[in-house]
Amino acid sequence: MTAQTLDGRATAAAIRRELAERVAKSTATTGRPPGLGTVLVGDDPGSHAYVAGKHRDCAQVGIASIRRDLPADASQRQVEDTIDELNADPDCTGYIVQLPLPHHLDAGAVLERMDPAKDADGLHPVNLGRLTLGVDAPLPCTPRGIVELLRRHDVPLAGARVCVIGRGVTVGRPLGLLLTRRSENSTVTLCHTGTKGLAWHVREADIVVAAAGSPGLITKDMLRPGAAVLDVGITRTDDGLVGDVHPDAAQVAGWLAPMPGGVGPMTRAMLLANVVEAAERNANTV
Ligand SMILES: NC(=O)C1=CN([C@@H]2O[C@H](COP(=O)(O)OP(=O)(O)OC[C@H]3O[C@@H](n4cnc5c(N)ncnc54)[C@H](OP(=O)(O)O)[C@@H]3O)[C@@H](O)[C@H]2O)C=CC1
Ligand SMILES: Nc1nc(=O)c2c([nH]1)NC[C@@H]1CN(c3ccc(C(=O)N[C@@H](CCC(=O)O)C(=O)O)cc3)C=[N+]21
Repeated sequence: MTAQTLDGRATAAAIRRELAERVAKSTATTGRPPGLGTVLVGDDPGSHAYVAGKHRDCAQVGIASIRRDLPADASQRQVEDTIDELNADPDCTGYIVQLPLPHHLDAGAVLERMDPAKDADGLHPVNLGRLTLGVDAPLPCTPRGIVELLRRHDVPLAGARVCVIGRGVTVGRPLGLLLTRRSENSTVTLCHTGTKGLAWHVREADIVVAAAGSPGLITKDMLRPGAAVLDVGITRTDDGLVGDVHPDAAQVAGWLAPMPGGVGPMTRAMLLANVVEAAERNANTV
C-alpha cells in the first residue's frame, strides 16, 4: 500500500483561481487592487527566494506587490520606520515581515508595531490573542493551510486525534488553537523535545503533523496504519531540502502531504487569502 497524496500544489492553484475572482470584485468596489507588502532584512538566499515567490503569486491573482528590502545592518529605527510607512500606506492592504530577522534586531518589537489589521501572517500578538479568544482575525498561514488541505481532501477533523510535533510560534502552537475550535473539533496532542514517548503519541493519532525541523524524525514504525501524515518541517542540507517525515512512512500512511508539494504551497496561498479578506473588509466599510 502507498499513501494517497495531499496535493498542496494543485489545491493551492485551485485556491489562487478562486481568489483571483474575489480580487476582481473587491478591486471593482474600491477602485484599487489589494496590495501585499513584504519587509525583508538582509541577504539570506532562502528568504530572498521565498519573498520573490510571494510576489509572483500576487501577480497571478491580481494583487499589487509592495517590496521593501533593507540591508543586513539596518537599524531597529530603519525597520520600524518601514513598518510605520506601510501602516500608513493606503495601497498596502496587508504585509509580512520575513522571519527570522538578523539577531541585532528586536523582532518582537517590530511585530508589535504592525497594524494588526494589516497582519497578513496572522502572527501579531493581538491576532494570536483573538484566535485564542475565538474572535474573527487573520489566521496564521501555515496552520490555516494545513486545515484547508485536509478539508479539501475530505480527511475528517471532527473527533480526530491529531498529534502535532513542534510547539513553534508559526506552526505547532497556533495549529493546536485552530484545530481545537468547535468548527474543527479535533483533539490535539502537542509534542516537543520534552515529550516522553513520542512514538506512543504518534501511534495514537489519526492525523500526524510533523513541524519540528528534525530530518526524518517520523518513521513508518511510529504510525497508525492509514493515518494522515503532513510533513511541514524543512531542513536545508547539501543535498537540498529535507522534511521531518522519513520516506518509508508512505508505506503505512493513508494520506501524505509531502515536502515539497504539500503544506508549503498552501502556506503561500493562505497569505494571499488573508490579504484578499482584509481587502474585502475594507471594501465593506467604503
Ligand atoms: N512548509 C511550510 O509552509 C513551513 C515550514 N516551516 C518549517 O516547519 C518547522 C517548524 O517551524 P517553527 O515552528 O517556526 O520552528 P521552531 O524552531 O520555532 O519550532 C520547532 C519545534 O519543534 C520541536 N522539536 C524539534 N526537534 C524535535 C524532536 N526531535 N522531537 C520533538 N520535538 C522537536 C521544538 O521543541 P522545543 O520547543 O522543545 O525546542 C520546537 O517546539 C521548521 O522546519 C520550518 O522550517 C515553517 C513555516 C512554514
Ligand atoms: N513572516 C514569515 N511568514 C512565513 O510564513 C514564513 C517566514 N516568515 N519565514 C520562513 C517560513 C518558511 N515558510 C515557507 C513557506 C512556503 C514554502 C514552500 O512553498 N515550499 C515549497 C518548496 C520550496 C522550495 O523548493 O524551495 C514546498 O514545500 O513545496 C516553504 C517555506 C514560510 N515562512
